[in-house]
Amino acid sequence: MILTPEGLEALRSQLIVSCQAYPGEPMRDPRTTGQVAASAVIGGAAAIRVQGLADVQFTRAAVEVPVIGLWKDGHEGVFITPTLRHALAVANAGAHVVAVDGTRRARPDGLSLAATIAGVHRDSHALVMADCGSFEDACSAAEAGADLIGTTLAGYTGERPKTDGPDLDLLEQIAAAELGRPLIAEGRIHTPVQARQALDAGAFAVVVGTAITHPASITGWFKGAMHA
Ligand SMILES: CC(=O)N[C@H](C=O)[C@@H](O)[C@H](O)[C@H](O)COP(=O)(O)O
Repeated sequence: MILTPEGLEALRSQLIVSCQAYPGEPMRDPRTTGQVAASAVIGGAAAIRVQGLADVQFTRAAVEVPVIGLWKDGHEGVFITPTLRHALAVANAGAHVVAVDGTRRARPDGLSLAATIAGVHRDSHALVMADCGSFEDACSAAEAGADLIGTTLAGYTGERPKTDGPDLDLLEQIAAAELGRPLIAEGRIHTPVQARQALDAGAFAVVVGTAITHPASITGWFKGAMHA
């Protein structure tokens, strides 16, 4: 299945579940990622977002829904699918959509975001999601040819405060600009009510990660509330 920009319409108002385990964690195993992804699809996830080439491959085999893939390299600066090489590797692993750093920061390979997106479109069938950290990022990512605009990096690049929940103000601002690309709300959506609020703020679809697929964090939330 090749996902086209028109095909994205199937994701309108839907829930996308991000399944990620971090280096050194017990669940850091592509088979586990695939199983968690398949469980999320049973619950109604319309697409899955996963990190790492093996996780993309295992998840493609485990679910029928579109897979958004990324490759995190490092954890500072531009680290979400930072170069065209990373992006094409994610596409070749089978991702329908490649999520890349969509900020205005310099990229390690010296390519612009526009050149990176053009390279993915030229050499693969994948669409590109730009993970943005601000309104300005979103505008320039749309200009650069991104197929989807995400608020993934809001609160992580210094341009926006790290809100407790989703950055609803940013979502409203980007939605009002009518950039003509699906706007994906992502980042710190921890409750069903917040997911609904993200849609109401103008999001086309909503990504939830930690609150569904990261038991260590969720356990910590309960424990913290009990001992506050
Ligand atoms: C900033 C960054 O590195 N975000 C990553 C992007 O893929 C993931 O660590 C997040 O879990 C994902 O964005 C979903 O967000 P949340 O887990 O808050 O629902």
